[in-house]
Amino acid sequence: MEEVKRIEELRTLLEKLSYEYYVLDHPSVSDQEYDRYMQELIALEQKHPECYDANSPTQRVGGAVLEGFEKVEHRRMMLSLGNVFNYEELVAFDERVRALEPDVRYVVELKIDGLAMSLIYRDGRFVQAVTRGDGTIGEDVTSNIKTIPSIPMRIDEPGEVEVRGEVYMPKASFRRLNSEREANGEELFANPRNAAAGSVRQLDSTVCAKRGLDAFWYYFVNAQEHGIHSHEEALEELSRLHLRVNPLRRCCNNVDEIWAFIEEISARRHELPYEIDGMVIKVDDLNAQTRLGTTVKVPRWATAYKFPAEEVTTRLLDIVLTVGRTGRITPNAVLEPVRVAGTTVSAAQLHNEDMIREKDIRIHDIVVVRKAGDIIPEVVRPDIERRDGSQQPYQFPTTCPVCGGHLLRLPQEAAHYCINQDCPARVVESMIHFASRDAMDIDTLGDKRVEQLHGWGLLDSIEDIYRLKTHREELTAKEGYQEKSVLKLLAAIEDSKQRPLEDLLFGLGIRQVGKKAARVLAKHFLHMDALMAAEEDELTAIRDIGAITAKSIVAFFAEEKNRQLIEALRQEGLRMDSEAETIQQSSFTGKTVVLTGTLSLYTRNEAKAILQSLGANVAGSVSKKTDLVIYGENAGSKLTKAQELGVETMDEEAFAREVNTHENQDD
Ligand SMILES: NC(=O)c1ccc[n+]([C@@H]2O[C@H](COP(=O)([O-])OP(=O)(O)OC[C@H]3O[C@@H](n4cnc5c(N)ncnc54)[C@H](O)[C@@H]3O)[C@@H](O)[C@H]2O)c1
Ligand SMILES: [Zn+2]
Repeated sequence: MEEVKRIEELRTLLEKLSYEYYVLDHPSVSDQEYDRYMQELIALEQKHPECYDANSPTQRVGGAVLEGFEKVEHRRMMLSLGNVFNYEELVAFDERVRALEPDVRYVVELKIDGLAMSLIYRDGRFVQAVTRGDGTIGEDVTSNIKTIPSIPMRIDEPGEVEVRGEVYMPKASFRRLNSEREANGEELFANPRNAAAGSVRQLDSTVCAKRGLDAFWYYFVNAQEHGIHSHEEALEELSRLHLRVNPLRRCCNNVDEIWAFIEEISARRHELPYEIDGMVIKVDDLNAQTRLGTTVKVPRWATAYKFPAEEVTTRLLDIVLTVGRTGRITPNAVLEPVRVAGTTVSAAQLHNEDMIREKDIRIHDIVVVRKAGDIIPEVVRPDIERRDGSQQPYQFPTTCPVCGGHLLRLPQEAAHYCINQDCPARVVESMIHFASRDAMDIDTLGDKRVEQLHGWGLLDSIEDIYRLKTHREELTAKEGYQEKSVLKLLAAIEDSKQRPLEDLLFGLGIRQVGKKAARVLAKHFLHMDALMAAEEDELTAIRDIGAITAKSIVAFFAEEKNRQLIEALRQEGLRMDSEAETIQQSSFTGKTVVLTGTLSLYTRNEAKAILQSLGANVAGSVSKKTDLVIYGENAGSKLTKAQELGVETMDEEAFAREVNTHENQDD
């Protein structure tokens, strides 16, 4: 039967989409599209009760428990919410409630688009924060949640208090985060919800702390134990306890009052500093809530009204390509300006060639536009009916719009790249990145300046920045450059020479090496030379450095041009070591060492750490580049190979003696 097959299909599809959304924080379809599939499945399952399955997405609270966090069982399940999508469905919800509770009163709240969180306080002290997870078991994210400044660590209420609410990323934080990620060549978050979820799941809470998260609390779980009888009263109590409660809410006695409030908020939602994806309607009386009860997945005493996606149409005037620092090409739609979700939009990202082809987007099409996560404009689809014959299928250009060089699309990658290392667009972008705040922080060398100086032929590469001082007179003669500002610029450039290795590494714009990886690498290797000598296996052995990053680093330093750049910077007097504790000079400094056999005095990791602190690089395999092999019991082929290659060897005892002499020097 067709419908039974469709049920299976939808279950598989929704499973996949949930995984992308909850686990990867990287949805591939919009929430509305997801909701449509879910509604379709619900309807089909109702028609075919014989297909009931307790594991169907309709029967389970979406979400997953991730590795890396302590698992915590919720004492009371954290449920999802049922949905209504229009006035009629809202009326039906109200009728179901009224059948049991004729005199019902509701509290209507904003549905914040973040992730649900449970907080536990015991005798006035904050003790734990747990995600919803699969509703039964969540993840303990206490240390991350503590970084949200508005959450009180102490409250004025004895006993146990469990509150639930939504942790979210304000629109402003989201914009800032994505523009930073763009500058770092990192993948962007699709919307604030996914960005918030991704932040809360960072294993390193200093990352979460920088993400600018906030929270609203909307549910006092054990309110009745604290002598509270209604939801509104509970919210007032949470406010009194200094928990942040959204003041935008309303008590309503019937559907028309609810609808009026929904319309009011719909009209203003784009002015709010945070994203909402709907409204939540809750029965106020807590006893009535208990009487109404829950299904396996959602409470019967509440529902969510979901806003429809705002879609508008406009004309696609052109598709233009921009070239990033890594040479990555981004196609952008030039649109006839149109108002959507609160702002005027005249451009939208088109991501890549596949996306344009799959949607068959053509220049001159009338296209449907909306904002992804209500922030980032995107082209949804062309309106094929409205084609007038002037539209041709879009051919992705084969040459770079800036340098005319060949564009390359790597197998398995959706993006095109301009592979011309000297492409002016790439050169300019990489200098801008190098000078930017998170990198070398040359504050008077912003993007406009770099472009201007490049235009005058004074900046053609990163090392040219440090040669600007030889053009001082020429600069002073230029319009808009007074003696004073030139001096200031040159002083800032000189200053930047003292930036530590981590900033320099980030500034070099090695693919995959963002701010964090740069810090990890600098801390591990302490010196540029040690990093440059590192092999792939040594890099992947470092926590937080994956295989792709390792490959990219090795490839970067293998390139002659990049080695020359480092050399030139060294000649100019740039600092090449890390801010971290400097390496102790020793007989191991600068040597590539391999450990083999069973060590008895140290564990492998201890020996490795000691060697690194003494300035050695520890590698996994023996080659001509190996300087020393340290061996323990039962050493095998690595030792033999070292002897064959004439590499120096040392047994563990000798190593320990050598280490001791260095330790004694310390005293
Ligand atoms: N795009 C995708 O691929 C994809 C995949 C899976 C899920 N989703 C989206 O995720 C949602 C399903 O997730 P869900 O199970 O969290 O359900 P939901 O978002 O529809 O509703 C439940 C959640 O609303 C939140 N909420 C916000 N404000 C609230 C308030 N004032 N009171 C009570 N709760 C409030 C809570 O976190 C609660 O868990 C759907 O909107 C769906 O579109 C999208
Ligand atoms: Zn180019």
